[in-house]
Amino acid sequence: MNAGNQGITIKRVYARKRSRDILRSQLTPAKKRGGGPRLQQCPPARRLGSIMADIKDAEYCSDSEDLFGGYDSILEDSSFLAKLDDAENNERQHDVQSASNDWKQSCEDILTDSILDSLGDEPLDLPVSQLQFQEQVRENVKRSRLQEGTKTSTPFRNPDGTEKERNVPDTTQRQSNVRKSMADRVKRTMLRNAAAPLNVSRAVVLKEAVVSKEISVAMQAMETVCPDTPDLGPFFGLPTKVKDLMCELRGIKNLYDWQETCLNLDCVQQRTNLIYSLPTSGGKTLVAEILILRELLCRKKDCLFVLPYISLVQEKVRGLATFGLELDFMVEEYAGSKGKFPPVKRRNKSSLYIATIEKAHSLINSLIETNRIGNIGLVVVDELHMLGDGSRGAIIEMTLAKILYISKTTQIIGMSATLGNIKDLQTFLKAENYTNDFRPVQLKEYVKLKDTIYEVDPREEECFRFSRPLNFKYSSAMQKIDPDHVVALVTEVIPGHSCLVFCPTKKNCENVAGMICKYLKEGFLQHREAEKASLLRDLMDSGNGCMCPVLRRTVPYGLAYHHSGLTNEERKLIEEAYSSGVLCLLTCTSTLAAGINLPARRVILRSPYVATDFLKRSQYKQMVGRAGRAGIDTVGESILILQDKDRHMAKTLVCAPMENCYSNLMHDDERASWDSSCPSLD
Ligand SMILES: Nc1ncnc2c1ncn2[C@@H]1O[C@H](COP(=O)(O)OP(=O)(O)OP(=O)(O)O)[C@@H](O)[C@H]1O
Repeated sequence: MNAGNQGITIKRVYARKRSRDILRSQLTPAKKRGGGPRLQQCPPARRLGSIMADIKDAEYCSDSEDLFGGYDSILEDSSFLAKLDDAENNERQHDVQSASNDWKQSCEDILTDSILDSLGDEPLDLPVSQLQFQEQVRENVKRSRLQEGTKTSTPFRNPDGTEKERNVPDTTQRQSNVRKSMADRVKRTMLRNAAAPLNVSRAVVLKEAVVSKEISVAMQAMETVCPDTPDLGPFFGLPTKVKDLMCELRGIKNLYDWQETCLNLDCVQQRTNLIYSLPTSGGKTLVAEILILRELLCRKKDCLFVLPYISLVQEKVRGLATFGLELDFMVEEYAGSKGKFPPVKRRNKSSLYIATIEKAHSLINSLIETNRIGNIGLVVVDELHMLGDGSRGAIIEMTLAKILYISKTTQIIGMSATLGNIKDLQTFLKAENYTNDFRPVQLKEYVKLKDTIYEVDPREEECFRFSRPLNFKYSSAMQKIDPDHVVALVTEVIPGHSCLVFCPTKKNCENVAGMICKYLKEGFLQHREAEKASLLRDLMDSGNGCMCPVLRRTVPYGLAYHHSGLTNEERKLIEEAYSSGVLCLLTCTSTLAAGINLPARRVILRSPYVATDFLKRSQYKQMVGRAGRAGIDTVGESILILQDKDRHMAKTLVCAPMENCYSNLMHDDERASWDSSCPSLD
């Protein structure tokens, strides 16, 4: 790393998000627009949390930064890490100096926390998903009471369990009483808590008793664990309810053989560190989730799950929220503006923090500062190969190094589909390794050169084996507009199957989507017409009556683009529509390559570039890995569109071994690895 003195700069991200009218651009949240605050303007004593919030802004990134390479140029700045340290030191000094001035505020803070603490797991601190669920439960209770004629009062439970009546304001009145005082909050919380038990049936109580019994058996088993008894309980040391939930919510009835083997490894049983590596879609996440649940439920420890992007964190929070509700642990989101430092102390529940790389670092810092790092029993890092990824990699490395150094009881698990030098990483993390080639759905890789499709075959001298000529009839005008035959390639699969087209830039995503629908037949308009109309209405609503003209044109044909210029709401609507088959094609940037579970029978790489940089092997693997997802597709194929000039480099891209990842912290030499010559953290 260069130890330059230059100020921290933010490489501005894709200044023109996309053409929208003025009203719309005013409505777009500031963080989604180009002109965010510059980090160099921060006062020196600014809190670390707010610095990390700025880093979060940089998570909305330009194409070249979407997934790979210099994702965040704040972090590319070589003096950034030193500045973080300075900021932390300054913050400590600032805290001391301002302690007396801030006593009043502090008292209020302490009061707030103490009130919340005394309430146990205060519902207002619950993640949104759980709040929504509770809101729904309360609504049901209220509705059933209204039906029973109790329209002006709400029954409460006395300590002896009998009900008493208490007048509460009606809904409209309550809405008009804006939530202002702490007293109101406490009252509301008590109202909710009082109402909640009414909804619990005897069957649910019994079920919960069975779960807690199973957990306590599993906990006992954990304590007496020995390598000869690898299976600790009904479901890898977890209650059968977890198995039922996996089946109910995910459709997973049995684990793959490799998953069982991995969960039964000695190092897993003995909670030492582990790196495991399998191809994309191999089912890695499920293993991590089982280990997380074991830590939360059986060891009653908190867990941290680190994922590279906000969208992935949100997807994971959604996916695990029901597990949290059913199994009684907290799922806490640390991404974008979400997340509290240090996290709220939970009296009776363990917490699963799901965090982006930057938020995970701040979280660990705050836990170290408050002497609570020992509460973290397990840290899981998805996409571990990102350790070698410039300054974001440096942040993962710092986070893990701190945990390794300070909390010997915290287990670290890293997973990746694209790790080259696993041995070096093992040295760094003092970890065991498990590797397997399993992929539940076969993936066939092709390249397209001129009008011929070749299959990728590393055994061939040229790496490519002739497969078939591409079938298309283009007019000369169309040939000019679509010289790479993207329309011909996508119409081989859509609308019956789904297709992802990775494009080098955001602008290109929008152009390609527009270009494809220009040449689609009218018949495409009729496919799931009503649902597409409803999607258009939802998109319009999400933009307060305004809508991106490109989406307006492409959605009726079942097409949309997907890049970081979309608002959260738009992204969610488009992802859902694509998952359910209402949309059959997404043109996207590399953001979509990192693990989001969207179906694609065919993945097309519009070119072997991200912006102007030639793809790395790991990038290529992540992109093509979106094709043929387990449980969604039965086969998958990828087609890389090549120009003659790129043919030679493409051979390395598709056939070479995976790149190594190197430390970004240890030496000035950029290619420093974690070999045995590295200083030990012991
Ligand atoms: N044992 C299983 N049986 C059936 N489906 C499974 C099983 N394990 C995982 N899956 C499903 O396979 C799909 C891919 O799994 P998962 O996301 O865990 O893979 P991954 O290896 O983490 O992929 P990536 O590296 O692309 O993120 C998911 O839909 C998941 O629900």
